[in-house]
Amino acid sequence: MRWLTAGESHGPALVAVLEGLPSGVEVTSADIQEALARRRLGHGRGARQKFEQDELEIIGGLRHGVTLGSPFALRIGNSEWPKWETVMSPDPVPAEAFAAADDVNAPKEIARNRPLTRPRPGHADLVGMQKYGFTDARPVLERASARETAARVALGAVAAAYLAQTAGIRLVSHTVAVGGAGVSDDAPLPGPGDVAALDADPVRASEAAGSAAMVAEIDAAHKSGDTLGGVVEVLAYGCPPGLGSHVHWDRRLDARLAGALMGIQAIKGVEVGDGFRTAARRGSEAHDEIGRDETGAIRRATNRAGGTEGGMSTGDVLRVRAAMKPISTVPRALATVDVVSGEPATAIHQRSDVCAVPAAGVVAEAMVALVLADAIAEKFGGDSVTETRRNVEAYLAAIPEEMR
Ligand SMILES: Cc1cc2nc3c(=O)[nH]c(=O)nc-3n(C[C@H](O)[C@H](O)[C@H](O)COP(=O)(O)O)c2cc1C
Ligand SMILES: C=C(O[C@@H]1CC(C(=O)O)=C[C@@H](OP(=O)(O)O)[C@H]1O)C(=O)O
Repeated sequence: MRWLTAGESHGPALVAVLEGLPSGVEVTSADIQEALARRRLGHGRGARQKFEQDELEIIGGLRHGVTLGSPFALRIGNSEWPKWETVMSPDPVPAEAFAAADDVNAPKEIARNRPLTRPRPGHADLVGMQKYGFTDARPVLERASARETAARVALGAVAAAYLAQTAGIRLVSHTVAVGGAGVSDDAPLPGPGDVAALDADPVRASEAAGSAAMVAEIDAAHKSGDTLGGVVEVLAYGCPPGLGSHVHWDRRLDARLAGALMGIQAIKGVEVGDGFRTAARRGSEAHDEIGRDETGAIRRATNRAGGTEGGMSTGDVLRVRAAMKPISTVPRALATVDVVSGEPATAIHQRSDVCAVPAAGVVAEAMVALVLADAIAEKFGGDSVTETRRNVEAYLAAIPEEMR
């Protein structure tokens, strides 16, 4: 499977294409809209989430709620586009539109046409200007913005439907920590039945006390003009053993998951299973011993590895975490330099999220869905859901019963 996204944050729309889906996946616009709505959740998000709408249109690959086997293509229109038609116009615009923006008293709609010459620390602005040859950060920040994650979440919803219908895989994402607050280490893992409750929680946490502490942390950061990052976890239930492979580095499932999670804006660390915590343990406390359960089946007694060994899914719950840095646009503006005047300056701040960790969990879930969908398609093939499902069942049936 292959997927691509395009579109700028304040452009007319985002577009996304997913190629390699079989026919027969049942999915509707409503399923994708629901996923897009989940990405807007979370205490601490900024004003833009309230006034901007994700206008979904499915362009190809789906007929009467069932995929056709052709590339799945969609468009997410930006309801705010009329305000940005000049500054983001694909075609040249008259020079007067920009000259009027030089007036320090220009109204907001005209002022937004000004070049952005003060790169914001923690964003792609400065290095993007150096690399692509701009003295205006606009062409860089428009694509670097995490607005693009809407396109990935939309494709992730299609991938999740494919996973559920071919292999019975179910995904869950939740927030583990925001700043210094979080759920307790021994909190039980949320399951597929907990998704509605997680989405109803202000930070998408599984534990009331941890949730309240994270909300308080966000409120305190907001009050002091600051921002926060945190940690999210994605769980996949029902993975068959053997997705990915030990035979080559780029076929390892853990490597593919890590790359996909690190590809989310602001993600700076990834853990598979107990990850960094395992590094501090002795081997006798780090690995998952193998024995027989009460039915005689061969099982691991624990799941510290997080559902992969040797770069392959083990059949246990897949568990990955991603660490997000604090939002880069800090209201208590950070120092920068105006690249045109050469003078010290403070970075522009109009508005921004205080914390987008709960939303990042939904994005991480979409990326895990896409990686697993690719791994299922690679292992089981199939041009229709029926064929893929038959291949999954035949593979599982061929594993000796006690090892299944
Ligand atoms: C869901 C989500 C929402 C985000 N919202 C904002 C935001 O409102 N303001 C901001 O400055 N950064 C926001 N970011 C983070 C920036 O896009 C990111 O820090 C920036 O691209 C630089 O990070 P990088 O060095 O990892 O690319 C958000 C990230 C995600 C995943
Ligand atoms: C629009 C979205 O997120 C945006 C991601 C983002 C950034 O810098 O990454 C900055 C903010 O946009 P702006 O700078 O225009 O206020 C967020 O609102 C979205 O997630 O839909």
